[in-house]
Amino acid sequence: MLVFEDVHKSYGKGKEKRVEALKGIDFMVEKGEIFGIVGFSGAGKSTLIRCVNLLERPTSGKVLINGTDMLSLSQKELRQQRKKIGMIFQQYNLLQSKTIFQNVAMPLILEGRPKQEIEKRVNELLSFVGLEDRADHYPAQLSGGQKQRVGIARALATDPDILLCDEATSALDPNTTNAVLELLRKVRDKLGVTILMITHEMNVIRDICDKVAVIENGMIAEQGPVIEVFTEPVTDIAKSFVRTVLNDSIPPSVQKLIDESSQANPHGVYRIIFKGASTSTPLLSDTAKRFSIDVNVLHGMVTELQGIPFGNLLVELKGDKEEIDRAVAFIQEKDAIIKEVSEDAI
Ligand SMILES: Nc1ncnc2c1ncn2[C@@H]1O[C@H](COP(=O)(O)OP(=O)(O)OP(=O)(O)O)[C@@H](O)[C@H]1O
Repeated sequence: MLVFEDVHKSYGKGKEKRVEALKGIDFMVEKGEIFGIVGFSGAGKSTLIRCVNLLERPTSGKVLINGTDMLSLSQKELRQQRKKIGMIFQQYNLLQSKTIFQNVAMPLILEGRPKQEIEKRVNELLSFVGLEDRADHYPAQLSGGQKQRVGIARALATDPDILLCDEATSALDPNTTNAVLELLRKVRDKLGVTILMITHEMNVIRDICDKVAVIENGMIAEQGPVIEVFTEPVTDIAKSFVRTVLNDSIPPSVQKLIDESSQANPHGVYRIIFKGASTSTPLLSDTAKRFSIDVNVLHGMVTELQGIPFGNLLVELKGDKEEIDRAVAFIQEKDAIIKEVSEDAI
């Protein structure tokens, strides 16, 4: 388990030079969880992830790993702890003059492990990441996705409890990103490794993370299970990140209808957000049958988040105001979110 308690980090000294990169960060990552931290450039993501293994030392606060306070460790103890924390990077950080085998073997060589043990372990790792046939190649002979696989194999060499991913897929195309995310999921599922990732890409959060924290200006603006933050983002920054992947903008044709219907009937157009069980029930047809209203689906999509069905629909409800109000209450009872559409409906 990884815990940050009120972590601050400042760079530079003196009023003018001092930059407060982290301003009191609190979060907890449970064992076996994939936790994502998303934020724009300069928000403090790199600083935060580097504070986990003390590549950056927090100015104050606590970093606890399985109950151990990282800031209280001696240099020797810290070296031991760091073996339990693997890290992968956006630019892979492979040694260009070494083969793939030698790159993956490096952490074990530095630990002075016996040659035979290293050979066995590296072959296992290369097979785990699907690169057993590339052992004798050099990094320059591999694609970006393959290089990141090597990075993952190397990070796993010392059998870590935690894997830190620093923008691990930001340099990759969408297909390669998916393959690398799939591999990271396998690292969690098969090896039980806890994963902390920082990214500026909300699709990465959607596709792989269990929980997310949105960081802005050195502070966590919002955090929670991915399904909750995606379905009910509270802060403007979380809303803007969610919008980058769940396009809930209203198409012009529907906007025209909203404008027209809001003059004639102020209770006309609604956004319904379904999640979990409410998607599997025929909620809209039930509503139309129970109440004397017409339900007209205008726009939307149904997808899956973390294996949980999720829908975001714009619907027009036509009928008496009282009947519409009752239908809205009925939909709310069914564990769906329904809001009248204004400019900002999510
Ligand atoms: N070594 C440093 N010395 C001084 N200021 C720094 C240092 N590293 C980061 N900063 C500052 O701290 C703030 C947070 O930077 P950080 O790199 O952690 O953000 P980030 O979210 O990772 O951004 P990016 O995605 O662009 O890397 C920024 O204002 C940055 O300029």
